[in-house]
Amino acid sequence: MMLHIPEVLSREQVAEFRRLLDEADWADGRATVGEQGAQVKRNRQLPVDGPLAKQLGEAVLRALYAHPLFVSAALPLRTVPPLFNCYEGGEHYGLHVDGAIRGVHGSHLSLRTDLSSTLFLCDPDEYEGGELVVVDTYGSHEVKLPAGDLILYPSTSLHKVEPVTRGARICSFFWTQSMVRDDARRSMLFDLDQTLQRLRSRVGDNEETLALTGHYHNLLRMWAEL
Ligand SMILES: O=C(O)CCC(=O)C(=O)O
Ligand SMILES: [Fe+2]
Repeated sequence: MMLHIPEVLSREQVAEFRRLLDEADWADGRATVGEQGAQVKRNRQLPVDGPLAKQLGEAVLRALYAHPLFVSAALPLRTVPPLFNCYEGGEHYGLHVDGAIRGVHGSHLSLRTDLSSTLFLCDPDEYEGGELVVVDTYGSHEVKLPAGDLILYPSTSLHKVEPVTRGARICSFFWTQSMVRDDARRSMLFDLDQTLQRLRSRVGDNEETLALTGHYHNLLRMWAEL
């Protein structure tokens, strides 16, 4: 399931991020990628262990875990410290798949990449090109979102970033291990949760909504791995 999650960061937060990122020193993006990705990756990133990446990464995680739509859709167990990238002057990232396991920088922890996220920090009219293209069984999907919005997609998908031919595209990107590794099961839980919330806001709480809430939790109990 691919999901657009609006307003993970407010306009004020985005402006503050941009002010800090505009003064940042960017490094070659190939520092954090495997052999296959390195052949097609042409962009720049904030050094993972730098103070700015840590400060902004923590702010992204706080916003993310407080966002009900992200929590409902991702059922996150843990998320790597967010990274930040920049593409300009024709920079791009060719078709690739994200590695299945990622180490967490500065620790002995690793996680399984179930979900990939790109959080846009520029508005679409600030740059030309730079679409994130995600390929799945239903075809290929082009994504370019307002600053502050996030796209969540299964890490199993092939994807690429088109060349940026004008301006600069600045984003945060990261991977999440979900409590429910199977995309189909996670999508069903998300649909059930969202439908139930809409139903409760329409008819209030009753015997049936209580029973459905029970089914949601019992399915989650059956499928969650912690
Ligand atoms: O910049 C993006 O939107 C995605 C980056 C990406 O696919 C990656 O770093 O693996
Ligand atoms: Fe990727």
